[in-house]
Amino acid sequence: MKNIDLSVVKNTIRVRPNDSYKGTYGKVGLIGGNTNFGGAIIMATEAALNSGAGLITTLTDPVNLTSLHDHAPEAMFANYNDDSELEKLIPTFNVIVIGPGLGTNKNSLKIISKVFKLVNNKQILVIDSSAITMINQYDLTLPDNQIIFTPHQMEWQRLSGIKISDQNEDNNMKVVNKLDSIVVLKSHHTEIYNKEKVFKNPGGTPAQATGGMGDTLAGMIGGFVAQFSNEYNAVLSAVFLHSAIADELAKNQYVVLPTHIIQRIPEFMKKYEKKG
Ligand SMILES: NC(=O)C1=CN([C@@H]2O[C@H](COP(=O)(O)OP(=O)(O)OC[C@H]3O[C@@H](n4cnc5c(N)ncnc54)[C@H](OP(=O)(O)O)[C@@H]3O)[C@@H](O)[C@H]2O)[C@@H](O)CC1
Ligand SMILES: Nc1ncnc2c1ncn2[C@@H]1O[C@H](COP(=O)(O)OP(=O)(O)O)[C@@H](O)[C@H]1O
Ligand SMILES: [Mg+2]
Repeated sequence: MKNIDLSVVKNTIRVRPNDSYKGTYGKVGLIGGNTNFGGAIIMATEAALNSGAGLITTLTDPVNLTSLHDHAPEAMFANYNDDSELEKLIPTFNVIVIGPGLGTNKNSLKIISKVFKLVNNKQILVIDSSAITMINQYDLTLPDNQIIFTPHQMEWQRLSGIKISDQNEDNNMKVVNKLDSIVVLKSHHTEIYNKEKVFKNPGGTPAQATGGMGDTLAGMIGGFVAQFSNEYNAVLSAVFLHSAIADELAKNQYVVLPTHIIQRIPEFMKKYEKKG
């Protein structure tokens, strides 16, 4: 398995054309954050914003509104319990990130089922955390979209049926082929699969082992695929930068929090943008 090549990252993050505006950089909807896990969708939102997505709407429980706007006034808000809001907004997004902090109860099921009904096949779906768990738990039918799954090892066990101890390249690839999707299998050295290939992330540090780290990655992936045209390379670049920032911070910090990473995304994107 090859490591992510830095040249892919440098060729993916392009210099922004002068003649552009917010619409050029994608409309992203992020769905999650129940009454217990508001932080997850707020971190995902901030990560997508700092990755450069042009317009962001966060669909979450209303209890999170004040905190969301305190952290990310750039993001718009919608109540994910309001069906008419979902019907109006879901078709307007280029990219939908669903799962961070969504939970797995009956209300979470109602929301994910509604979203899966409303999406159209031009939209890219990033499916993370609780949303992955619910696909297995409630035997949900996946919509016919370009899907990027971002499971940790237990979520991958739930989705793929492969026990953590049996998760190797051959076994994983068989399921990726059936899913016909991109799978970001998160671990110390995260692996990124599609039907044709798999790359390993060379970076990453145990200083990153804090709740919310994956929620942040899901938001970054949403922001990157909204802007950069080759989805697989955009995912590789987001995964690479997420841990490159952590590795840099870990030189001087015992722990690296998701919010620390989020603040450094624009600076690192500038460092790796395509020159010339
Ligand atoms: N601030 C917030 O709002 C936050 C909100 N969050 C939200 O919480 C929701 C639930 O997500 P979740 O990941 O915490 O729970 P779940 O899916 O049950 O997985 C945990 C189980 O799997 C096992 N396990 C085995 N291997 C593992 C591995 N490599 N990585 C991880 N786990 C591994 C593990 O074993 P254990 O550690 O107990 O031995 C345990 O039994 C989701 O919506 C998420 O977005 C969180 O992001 C935190 C911050
Ligand atoms: N020891 C480690 N080395 C490198 N990366 C790690 C380590 N522990 C956790 N991470 C990273 O942190 C993230 C954890 O994701 P996840 O379990 O979904 O977190 P959460 O759901 O709490 O946001 C992944 O990106 C993973 O690669
Ligand atoms: Mg997670």
